[in-house]
Amino acid sequence: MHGVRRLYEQADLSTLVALDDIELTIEPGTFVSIIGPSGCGKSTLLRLVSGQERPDAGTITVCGLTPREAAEAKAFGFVPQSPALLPWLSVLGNVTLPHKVNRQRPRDKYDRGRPDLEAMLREVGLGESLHKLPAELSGGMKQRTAIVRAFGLRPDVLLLDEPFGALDEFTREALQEQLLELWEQTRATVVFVTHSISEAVRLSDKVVVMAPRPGRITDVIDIDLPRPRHQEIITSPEFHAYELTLRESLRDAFSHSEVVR
Ligand SMILES: Nc1ncnc2c1ncn2[C@@H]1O[C@H](COP(=O)(O)OP(=O)(O)OP(=O)(O)O)[C@@H](O)[C@H]1O
Repeated sequence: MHGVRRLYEQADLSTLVALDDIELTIEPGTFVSIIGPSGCGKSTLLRLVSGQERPDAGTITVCGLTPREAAEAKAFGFVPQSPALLPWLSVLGNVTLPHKVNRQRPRDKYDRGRPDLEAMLREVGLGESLHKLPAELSGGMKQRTAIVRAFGLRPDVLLLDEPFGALDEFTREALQEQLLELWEQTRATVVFVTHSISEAVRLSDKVVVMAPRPGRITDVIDIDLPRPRHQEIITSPEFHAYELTLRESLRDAFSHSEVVR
């Protein structure tokens, strides 16, 4: 992303600078988290990257394509905060549906062999629940289903907008572990929005810190911890040091935010 700016007109006809002068390069196959106060433009950034919205200035390139071209080429997977599962389909039905739809597209990359979706569901602990309907699942189980559905499509870029925000701490930690295992198998490029400092440190190669009004990047922190990162890592001194660094950076992001209209 180069010099990216996004403006929104507000109800009182003033202009809100949702994103200003965003410079960001994400290396293919890396895991990047975005963290910052509410309203700093995290979701807006995801919408621009995925081509759902266009920037008012600047350029965005995804795997050498414009975001719209990348979306056309089905480069993206998306996991929202609350998983949008079809209520009349089972866990397995929800995960396999996109593949059935994509069978209509002969030149589609998904025709080059389908991943073993049942095995992926078993891997994240849904082996007993393959035929359950979404209404019969806990929040964590729904989110596991949504994550397998997204990874199963083998996206080049997986965008996750605070997917674990509504979950309790222990479920969250279990899902972080499963997300990392799936990611290490597929090595998609991941952009992960979170409000959690420890989650950002545990998961990421790089954490992008943002501040609001105007929405902007205030810091980029490389997390140089060994992988695989199992649960025990969160008690290590190195992990705590990164948490402290990120906390300080976020404190700055909050204190420097200003109202610009
Ligand atoms: N369609 C829109 N029209 C007008 N304003 C918008 C629109 N979408 C977002 N905004 C504003 O742009 C700013 C950035 O919003 P965005 O949702 O990207 O922030 P965020 O960092 O994802 O917030 P949160 O952490 O609360 O989800 C906010 O002030 C929001 O009110």
